[in-house]
Amino acid sequence: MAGIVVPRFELFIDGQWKAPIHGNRIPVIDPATEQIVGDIPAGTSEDVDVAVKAARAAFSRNKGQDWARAPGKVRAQYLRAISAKVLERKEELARLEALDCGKPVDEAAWDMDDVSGCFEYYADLAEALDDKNYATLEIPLDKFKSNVLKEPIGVVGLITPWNYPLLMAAWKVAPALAAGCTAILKPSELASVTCLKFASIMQDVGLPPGVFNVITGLGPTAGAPLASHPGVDKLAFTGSTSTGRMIMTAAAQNIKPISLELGGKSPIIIFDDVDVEKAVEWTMFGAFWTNGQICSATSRLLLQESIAPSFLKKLVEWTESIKVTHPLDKDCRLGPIVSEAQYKKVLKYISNAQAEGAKLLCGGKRPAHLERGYFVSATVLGNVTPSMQIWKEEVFGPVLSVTTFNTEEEALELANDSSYGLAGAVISKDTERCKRVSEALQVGIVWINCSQPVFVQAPWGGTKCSGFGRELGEWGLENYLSVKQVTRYISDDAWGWYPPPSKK
Ligand SMILES: NC(=O)C1=CN([C@@H]2O[C@H](COP(=O)(O)OP(=O)(O)OC[C@H]3O[C@@H](n4cnc5c(N)ncnc54)[C@H](O)[C@@H]3O)[C@@H](O)[C@H]2O)C=CC1
Ligand SMILES: N=C(N)NCCCC(=O)O
Ligand code: NA
Repeated sequence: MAGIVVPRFELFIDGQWKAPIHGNRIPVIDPATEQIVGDIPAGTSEDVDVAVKAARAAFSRNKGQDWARAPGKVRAQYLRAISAKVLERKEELARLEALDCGKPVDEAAWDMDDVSGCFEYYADLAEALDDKNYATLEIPLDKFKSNVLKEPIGVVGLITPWNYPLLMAAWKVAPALAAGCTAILKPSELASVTCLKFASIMQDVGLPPGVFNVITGLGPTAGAPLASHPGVDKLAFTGSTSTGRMIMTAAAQNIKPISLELGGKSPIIIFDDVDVEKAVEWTMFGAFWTNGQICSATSRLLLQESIAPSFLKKLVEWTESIKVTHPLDKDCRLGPIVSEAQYKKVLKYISNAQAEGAKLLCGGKRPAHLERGYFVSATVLGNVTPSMQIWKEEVFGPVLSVTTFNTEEEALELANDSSYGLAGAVISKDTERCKRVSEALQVGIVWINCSQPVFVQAPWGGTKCSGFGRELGEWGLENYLSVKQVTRYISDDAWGWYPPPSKK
């Protein structure tokens, strides 16, 4: 793509750029053109080991005074500087992100605002930590005093996906650094460029060496050694359920805490009292934003029977008008799938669905005006039944499956009949009904009269096979803090449990 060059980076370890010990690199592919546009270093277990040592040294350097035990106020200054630099480089970061993962550049620019906002938010929380620490507990014996100390958990391993490459990293890095942890980030091999670029921001703001490290590389050869490294005190992961299972298994060997944000197959329930135009647009946004590659995508549409025909007509008409182009083109609203493998997987899901009896209402293939690239037009599949693969499994592409219901009870039963439990949306003018539905959905995130907007203040995470633990908000910070009680005996009296030995 004219005007954008992917910079060449090495691994970022201990505040320096280091070539991977084995010297290998992984190509960066522009999914819109299928061309190689750069490469990233392929780290391995040896590099992970060096990074973990650097992070450990940074954690305890100068008895922790430089970072882990520094006042939250001090760490907040770095976080604010990072936030400002991200904004300053927003355009370049957004363009690199769009090129690398295929999301429309306007969406990538939005992500960069969110990245910046996330660092700003956790800067506030880092400052607030100073006052909250040593909170005194109410205890029933006045001979004792008990306080709660919150300490950084230690060295953390952060493994992230390709759909929001820098944002998913920010959701982990910002609270980890706010807490006083030191971190090793392993971004997805399918989109690592902005995370490497981000490391240069860490250098520019003068972050103490070793506090933040980036090891790029493949899952099995760079991610797995990080997940199983005994020198890592906590793991945070966003990605597929199957990889999440492997990470949990690795963490179990070392008894390390983890947070897992995994896949989803989230429902959007639309009742017959809605304003159809508005409901159709939220339905599209919930399924096609970020090319449909969102863990929380509301990719199962449950439509109340009475409005189904008119709703679907509008939905298909509008969906067919979505602008599909190179993600760096102006006003692009749907870009390519991230990689060839994912592209093939998405097409396979669509053909399987048709073979099982689903009806292709629109999309289903690369649009005619594009000769190459991993593009799949926004796809709507009607006549989907709960036993079909397309209703049960996460596609991770712009594919919406539709079914209908008659009663609220029926809608909830269909919505909750899933192995996943990340998010759900309900659209209706009846506020009481929306409240009932939000309470009945077995998920971690509910949207009422919208789908997908995320606020850094609100907890993010799921139930069932969508994982556990919550990112963002104050919950996001707690992930990286360890809680210690300090209980003091403050009485002058002897304890007096054992009678003193009798003096002969
Ligand atoms: N919940 C979410 O946000 C995401 C869900 N997915 C789902 O996963 C499917 C496959 O995408 P992938 O890129 O293969 O996701 P993945 O779950 O394999 O990749 C996520 C991260 O885990 C790393 N990883 C892979 N194997 C690992 C291992 N054994 N140990 C440690 N780290 C490992 C990867 O390198 C990457 O950094 C998608 O089609 C989608 O259904 C993918 C990305 C994000
Ligand atoms: N930025 C927004 N709105 N959503 C991010 C969703 C992240 C995910 O797929 O895990
Ligand atoms: Na890429």
